Amino acid sequence: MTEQPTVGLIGLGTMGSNLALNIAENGFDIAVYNRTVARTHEFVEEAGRLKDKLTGTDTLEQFVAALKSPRKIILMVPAGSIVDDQIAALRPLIEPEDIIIDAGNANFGDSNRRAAEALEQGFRFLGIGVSGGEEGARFGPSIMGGGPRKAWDEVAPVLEAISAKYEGQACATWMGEGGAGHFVKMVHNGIEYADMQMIAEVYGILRDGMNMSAPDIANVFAKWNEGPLQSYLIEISAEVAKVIDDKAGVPILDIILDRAGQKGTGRWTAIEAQHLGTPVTTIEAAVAARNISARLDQRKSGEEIYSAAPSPITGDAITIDMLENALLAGKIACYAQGFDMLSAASKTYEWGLPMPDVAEVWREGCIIRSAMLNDMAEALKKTPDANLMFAPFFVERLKNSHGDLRQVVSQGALTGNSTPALSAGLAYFDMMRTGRSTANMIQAQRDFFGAHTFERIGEEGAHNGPWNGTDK
Ligand SMILES: NC(=O)C1=CN([C@@H]2O[C@H](COP(=O)(O)OP(=O)(O)OC[C@H]3O[C@@H](n4cnc5c(N)ncnc54)[C@H](OP(=O)(O)O)[C@@H]3O)[C@@H](O)[C@H]2O)C=CC1
Ligand SMILES: O=C(CO)[C@H](O)[C@H](O)COP(=O)(O)O
Repeated sequence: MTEQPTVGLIGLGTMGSNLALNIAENGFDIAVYNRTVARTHEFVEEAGRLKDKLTGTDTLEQFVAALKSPRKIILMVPAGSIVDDQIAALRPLIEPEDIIIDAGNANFGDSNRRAAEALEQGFRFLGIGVSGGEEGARFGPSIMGGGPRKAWDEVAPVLEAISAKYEGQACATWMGEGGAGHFVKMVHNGIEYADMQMIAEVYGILRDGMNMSAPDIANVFAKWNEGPLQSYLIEISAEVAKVIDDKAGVPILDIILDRAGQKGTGRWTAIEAQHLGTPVTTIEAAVAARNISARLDQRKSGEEIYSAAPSPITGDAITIDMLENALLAGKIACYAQGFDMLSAASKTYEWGLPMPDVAEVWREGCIIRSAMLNDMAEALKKTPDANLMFAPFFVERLKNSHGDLRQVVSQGALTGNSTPALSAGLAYFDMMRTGRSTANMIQAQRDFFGAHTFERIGEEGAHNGPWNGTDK
């Protein structure tokens, strides 16, 4: 029997429709509303056995009236001004105890602002990051919550029920006040960009450097997915590499245009990392690689002038096992950067982010889920704010793999098979184990042209050099 629901969802697109079905599947009655009314009717009609749990509504007024207070209203619409417009339209209709939950990929700054506005205007607001794509939304996403703890606790029974489970533990966690949940989701996506880029780089070496066909590459990825690289992204890379296009009769990868799209969360991560002063060089390289991929005409002109960059890698300069190890080392560097950024943001924004919980919430449901995340959670439980590259488990892994990363990056450079994210990971690893860096030269230059001062080794205070004949 249908009860008057307290949960409602606006935006029956890819994510919203699947999330609504997931909520209904878990026993919650739910009211739904969509801008295009025909979509609402179609959605409810097609819900089959879950139809009785759904209340389709044609107007926002009907939608709000269909819900019992305290209402839990989930927005699953594109990020940005659309979310503000939707909140503005709901505001006159809702009551102070009601909770508006933005579950899209919002910028965390917007979520901070909306949380503050909600307080001023007398309603409650949560910003939650949801990851897992279409399938995750339907069968169990990873959920990263942000906003008032009490509001989260009221919504948690629904979110925990619909979330992915890792060994029975719900992948739905409150990360902190304001935009904390969306910040964690943003870094998740930044890592997603770097993880995908590093896999694409290895794919490039297999394809162009080692002349392997897509189905053979699929077999390599499938095998790796049984080892320490086990992850959703490696799994789907194997899946896509083995598919043959019906129309062309060749591997579908070979007819997909090499121009990557992006909605912006990777770029936000890179920009925010710069604000925080945290190095996320693998993520920056991945964002730049997508931007370069978009310059198709320029790349073609470059190829005409200089000839194509990728050339075969001779002999056994690189083996499949080396590539596996290189990806492992690059991945550790990438995650070390991502968690370092979260740690810095936690301090700057005074969120108190639960670092091990972040790793735990990513173990299932989300796009970057992987076997390694459980090991990261264990390492972060011991030293939540330490660089993951220095945790004993990963020290062992890196000691056994960084040599292969170096070999792959150097052979890639020598043969024109570019590896920007893997190279960035290697440089980060090397710089983070260099006690005496070259920044002394930067300091001398800064002091020379701008009297910016420098520190002397073993001495307190700021000093100037005797540049231009004067000891300033
Ligand atoms: N797709 C994915 O894998 C993931 C997406 N997300 C995020 O989830 C959110 C939704 O994405 P997704 O489901 O893929 O998007 P879709 O494009 O599939 O759906 C968008 C939904 O928003 C509605 N909508 C669009 N514009 C407006 C508007 N101006 N006013 C009111 N409603 C509007 C659409 O209604 P209508 O039918 O009328 O067009 C539709 O219901 C985004 O923030 C996205 O970044 C998060 C994780 C994964
Ligand atoms: O949030 C997601 C998964 O966690 C989405 O898949 C993400 O929007 C994809 O980003 P982009 O379009 O920029 O590649």
